[in-house]
Amino acid sequence: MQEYLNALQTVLDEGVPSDDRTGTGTISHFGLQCRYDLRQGFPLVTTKKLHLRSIIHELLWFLAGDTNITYLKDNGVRIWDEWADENGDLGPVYGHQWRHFPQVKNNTFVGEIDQIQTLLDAIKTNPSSRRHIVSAWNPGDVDDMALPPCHTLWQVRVQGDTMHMQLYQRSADMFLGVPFNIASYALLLEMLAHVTGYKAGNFIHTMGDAHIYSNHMDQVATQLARKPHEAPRLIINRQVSSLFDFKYDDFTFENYNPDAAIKAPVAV
Ligand SMILES: Nc1nc(=O)c2c([nH]1)NC[C@@H]1CN(c3ccc(C(=O)N[C@@H](CCC(=O)O)C(=O)O)cc3)CN21
Ligand SMILES: O=c1ccn([C@H]2C[C@H](O)[C@@H](COP(=O)(O)O)O2)c(=O)[nH]1
Repeated sequence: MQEYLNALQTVLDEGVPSDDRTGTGTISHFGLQCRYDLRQGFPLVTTKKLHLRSIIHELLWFLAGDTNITYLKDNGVRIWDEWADENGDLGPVYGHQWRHFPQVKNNTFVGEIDQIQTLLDAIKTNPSSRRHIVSAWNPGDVDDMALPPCHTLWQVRVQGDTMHMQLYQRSADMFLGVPFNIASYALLLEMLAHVTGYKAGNFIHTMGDAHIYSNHMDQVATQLARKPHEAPRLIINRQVSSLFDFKYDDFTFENYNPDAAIKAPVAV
């Protein structure tokens, strides 16, 4: 995961001090891209221990179209707690837009678009398409979301027997959020490739505002002083035919030997 550590270093070296919504303050570098080749191993940060449980359950929760944190809480995942209302709702965030994107024609609501099913169908019928896109950014709904989507839009590209993916992330918390985001999208690419019969290739992570919060500086220094370990391998334990049938226990990360976790406060 040298690629991720290099990106952290770039933000440190080239970032400029910036105000931000949370009042914490950041150094921010606008426009950054990393490329992870999943054929070389699974891109889990090894210079601190990641809470894989949160990453896997959050992705299954997005794919289920869920936007209430009850499922996450029931599974010991707390990363969305600060943003939920008293009923556990986050508004029409990722899960809603991925599975139930409102379709409007002639200014009238005509139904919902299941962007994930549409993507799966299109990969089958028209693999070489350059239009395999899923968008979580819905301008009409942004005001009703607890947090407007950070991982905003992603594209899948099939080339030969290999499937690649690129994510555009508008805002990237380099220390806390980004290791989760890389793992989550790499896992999504592996799952998509598995159910459609392709090999998983590159995950390209394009970031808009890539920032380090002012209260993460010591943690970043600790992390950059560590040497990355060998990349783990993802094992999918059974043949799954529908993307929506994956369960938490279907995934094993072999050879994941990270350094100790590094605690950091999340900016709300
Ligand atoms: N400032 C900020 N950064 C984020 O990364 C972020 C948000 N806000 N808001 C929405 C989601 C929630 N995400 C989060 C929230 C918390 C952690 C976090 O505290 N991670 C710790 C422990 C995680 C755990 O126990 O599951 C870590 O060490 O990685 C990570 C991602 C990503 N997002
Ligand atoms: O998946 C995620 C979700 C959130 N973030 C970070 C990026 C920012 O630090 C905050 C969001 O604040 P905005 O003011 O809405 O940009 O959350 C992330 O890195 N990854």
